[in-house]
Amino acid sequence: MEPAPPSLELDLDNLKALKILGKGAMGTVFLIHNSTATSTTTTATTLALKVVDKTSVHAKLDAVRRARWEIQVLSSLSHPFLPSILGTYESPQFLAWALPYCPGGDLNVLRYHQNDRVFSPCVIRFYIAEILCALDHLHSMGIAYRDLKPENVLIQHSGHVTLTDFDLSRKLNPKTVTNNNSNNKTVDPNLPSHDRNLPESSRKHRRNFSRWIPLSSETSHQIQHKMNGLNLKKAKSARVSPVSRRKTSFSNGERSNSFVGTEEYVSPEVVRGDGHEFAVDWWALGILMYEMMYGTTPFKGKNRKETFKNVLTKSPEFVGKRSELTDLIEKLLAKNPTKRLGYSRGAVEIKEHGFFRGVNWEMLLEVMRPPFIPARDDGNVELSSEKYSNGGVDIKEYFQRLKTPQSLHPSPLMSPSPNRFNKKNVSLTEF
Ligand SMILES: Nc1ncnc2c1ncn2[C@@H]1O[C@H](COP(=O)(O)OP(=O)(O)OP(=O)(O)O)[C@@H](O)[C@H]1O
Repeated sequence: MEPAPPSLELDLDNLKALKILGKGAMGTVFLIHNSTATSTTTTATTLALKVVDKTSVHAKLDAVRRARWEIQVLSSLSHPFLPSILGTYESPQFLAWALPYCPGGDLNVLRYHQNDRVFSPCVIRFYIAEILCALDHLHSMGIAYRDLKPENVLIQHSGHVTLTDFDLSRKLNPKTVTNNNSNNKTVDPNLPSHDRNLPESSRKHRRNFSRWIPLSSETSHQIQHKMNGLNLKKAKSARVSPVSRRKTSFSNGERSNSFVGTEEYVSPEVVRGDGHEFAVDWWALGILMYEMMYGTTPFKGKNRKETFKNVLTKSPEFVGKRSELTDLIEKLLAKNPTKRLGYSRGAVEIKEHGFFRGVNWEMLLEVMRPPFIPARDDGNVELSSEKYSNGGVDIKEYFQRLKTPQSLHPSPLMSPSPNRFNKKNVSLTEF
């Protein structure tokens, strides 16, 4: 990956946060007002600034490594449905990077604004077509996203989507890139000799994903115990509980074992520890479509163990008339990744499905009109409000406060979710 140099000069001493956009396990995302002055003009832009405090307890676990990886991935992206990094900042205490601000919130928030909290098939087609293109682009770069869920799909000013949160993404070894033709498979000469004679699937298993959760032999208590010891990503919403396990041993500078994802979105092969490829993203796409259609994910159980059991054994239930939409979801939720739509030929195979009939893939941006457009003046309203007339709050002070006991109290920066959408575009229900 060739990182493109970010152009924006960031200096945390001179930046004021208008509010917190979100908090994750790794860092805090602030809304920033940035002005750049030339001799004749001053241009003001709103940015999302993700800041990781390298000295915090969380950061010490794994966050700095993840943050650097995220910056590396972001720096290599250039696609209308993926974010471009605008600038980075590093000091002994902080690592920060700026992205274009997405005023429309995420797909989960948007779904909660809908009547019945579900999207119509047309709206699903619009968003999934864009997400599919974004995933296609990532896969073409050899990157598996591995964290697709509504909370990570943000709505840009224009109403088009952008994916966020790349810290769980992973560069796949090209030979693990989907390739059905076993004759074409190459054997890595760097592999230990005992692995060279194994079938490809077993080698991947041994190298990357040793079995982690044998559901049949473990109690949920044992599983929970293991989870507690892992570097869990903190929940962003009630449902968001990504699981991340990376072995502490390294081989060739790479971590050699991983179990990642959000439990309701985790694919059977990841639960089994069988090794996984890009098809995990197609599985997650199927879960996302199901949730957009029914307002719930298909395999959610009473607890993590039951969810994983459902992922492995249960067929998704489709209420109502079957359609191209349900057919596509079913094909994406094939338990066997090699039978899953998208496994053999990637995104092309999915684009060819009847659900997308009539979609002009080359002209997606021009032809398809976004169903919901965030209110145009969202950022300006925030900027001009009295609360921020003193220029916002100091980010460094914010992190300092986090380290003191009163940080348990809600931050003054944490404002309730705004009504992000024009009334004419969205039917507003309380959420
Ligand atoms: N460009 C953006 N525009 C608007 N809001 C954003 C933007 N980027 C992130 N956010 C908000 O900040 C939240 C946290 O961002 P992000 O998921 O990147 O952080 P994280 O620390 O990696 O979280 P996680 O624990 O899931 O890894 C997002 O859910 C979203 O609400």
